[in-house]
Amino acid sequence: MTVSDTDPRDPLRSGEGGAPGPSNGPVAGFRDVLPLLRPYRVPLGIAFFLGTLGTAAGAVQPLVVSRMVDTFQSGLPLGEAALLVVLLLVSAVLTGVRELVIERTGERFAYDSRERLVKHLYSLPMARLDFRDRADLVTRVTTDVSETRTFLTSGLIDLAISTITVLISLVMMALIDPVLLGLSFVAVLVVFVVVLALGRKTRPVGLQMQNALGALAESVSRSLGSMKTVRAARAVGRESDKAMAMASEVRRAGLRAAGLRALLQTVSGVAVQVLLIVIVGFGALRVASGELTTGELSAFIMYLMLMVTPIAMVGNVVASLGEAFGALARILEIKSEPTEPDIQTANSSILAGHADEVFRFEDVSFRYDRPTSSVPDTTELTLSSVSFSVARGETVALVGPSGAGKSTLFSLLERFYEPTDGRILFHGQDVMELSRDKLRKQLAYVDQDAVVLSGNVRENLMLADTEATDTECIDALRQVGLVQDREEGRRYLEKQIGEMGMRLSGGQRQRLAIARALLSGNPVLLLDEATSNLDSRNEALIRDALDLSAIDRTTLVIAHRFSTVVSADKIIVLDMGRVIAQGTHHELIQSCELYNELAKHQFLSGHAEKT
Ligand SMILES: Nc1ncnc2c1ncn2[C@@H]1O[C@H](COP(=O)(O)OP(=O)(O)OP(=O)(O)O)[C@@H](O)[C@H]1O
Repeated sequence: MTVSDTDPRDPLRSGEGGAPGPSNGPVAGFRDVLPLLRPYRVPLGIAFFLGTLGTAAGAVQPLVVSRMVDTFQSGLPLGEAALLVVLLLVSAVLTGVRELVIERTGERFAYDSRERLVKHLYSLPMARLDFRDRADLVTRVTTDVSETRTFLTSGLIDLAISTITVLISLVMMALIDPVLLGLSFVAVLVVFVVVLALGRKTRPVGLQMQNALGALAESVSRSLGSMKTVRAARAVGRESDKAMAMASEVRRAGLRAAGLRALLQTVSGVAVQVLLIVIVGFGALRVASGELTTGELSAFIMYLMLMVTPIAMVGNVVASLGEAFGALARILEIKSEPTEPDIQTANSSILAGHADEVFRFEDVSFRYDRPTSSVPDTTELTLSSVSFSVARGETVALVGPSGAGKSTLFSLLERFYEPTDGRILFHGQDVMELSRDKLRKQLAYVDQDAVVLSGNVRENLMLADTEATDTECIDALRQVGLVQDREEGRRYLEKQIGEMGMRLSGGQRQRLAIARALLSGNPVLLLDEATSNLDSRNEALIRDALDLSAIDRTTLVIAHRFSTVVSADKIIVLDMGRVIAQGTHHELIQSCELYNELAKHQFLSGHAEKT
């Protein structure tokens, strides 16, 4: 089981699996917030406590000022002035420490959220990732977490402290003049109700905004990822228009959010001003009639002012609620997707019992299901009742027309997907009962696209074996003909290869991917058209390297080169997801019409004619 699957401490864990909601799905709310904040309750509690102390220190200040005003006639109020300075200093220090605690907690929250989200994303089943856009997922890990962090830490504490400040001010004002307070209370209540009502409207707009941002990232990354194709197809204008359409969507949602925010801030600002004017006017009347002293009115007004900032703050926090809850909903949506279940049981070790048979496919059928669908999928099977076996040390070639299901077979071997029916045995054990990690430790896989990662050559090689020394890396590079000697090898290891290996030729990328597989030393090699871009000299070199590298090595190769196919111990012919024949080249030439056709047209025809 993966960490995020089971970890009860995971605050972003929501629900137990189930289908993911659509990205415009339910908006998150306060009910989702408490479990998220539970792990940070101590520092947040401290921040709240410090904030309350700071508020209390601030709340005493109007009383001191009131005494100063009323005792001015009888002499200089030096004692009160000194007390005021001390109170100012105390509130300043408390505010500073509180901010530090909040910000540090915020960073911890963001880090923890990202860690859990990244782990969760990395363990989602391939079938689910196939339906997700990568750039949108990246936005969830970056921008959405930042939005959530700001609101859930500083925003909420500010909200709580603002409420306390308002309450303390109200109490102090009640002590000074309950009549004036009654008036203030009604006015403040009206402001709160209006602000909260407007705030609710911002939530769906916030979700729209975050989704539009995700779609924009998706569109830009799509074009940047295939810029050569886009330019060659003279589609730069169209692609940038598409990106700009997404940017307009962001702008539309942003404008709607801005409108609501402006309305909120205006309403709260105007309400506060009206409140002040009414209270000052009414208070002046009460001083004139002798029911209040000037000092008391000063204190009352100061308490009112003390309330103004928090009320405005509440307006701001409520205005940012929409975006924060929108971002949170997008994070929770991913977290609600079940991760790839894995097995860590005692019997998950690879048994060496069936020494001679490495793989056996028993009536394996497979369909690429739509992951969110709850109704049975009616799409065609990609593989149907596939059965074959591979013995230790054998080289088995998979051949067949494009789309026959050859790469899909490799994906099942790697357990990227699970068979819909039938079993795949590895050394006699059902792969479903093996830990993916242990199974993959036995396999060295070279993808059809010879995937290499941005970074340098060394990083790419060490992806397979983190302990590999430079000498081992250089040996692997020499085996595939990428370098001739150690000196060149040392320089080559530092070479930056660009995103997706853009700074390498197609053949160099393939050789690097094969070098990585060789370096891993894993006993079963899965090569998916891994030498298609190589010239015949380099292809022969790689064939020798593969032959030499391990006598016991079992190789499954999806091949279209005649030389690779003809020398295989066994050839499996696939057509439309079915195994239609298997045998050696000479057997198949006699017995399989499709194989004959492939040999004529698909394999290198020059060689084919020599047979
Ligand atoms: N991730 C996927 N999701 C849905 N369908 C897929 C996915 N990958 C492949 N397919 C479909 O499965 C079928 C078999 O694809 P596969 O890549 O296994 O064929 P192949 O024999 O390796 O073809 P080629 O020689 O062209 O690489 C194709 O119809 C393809 O469209």
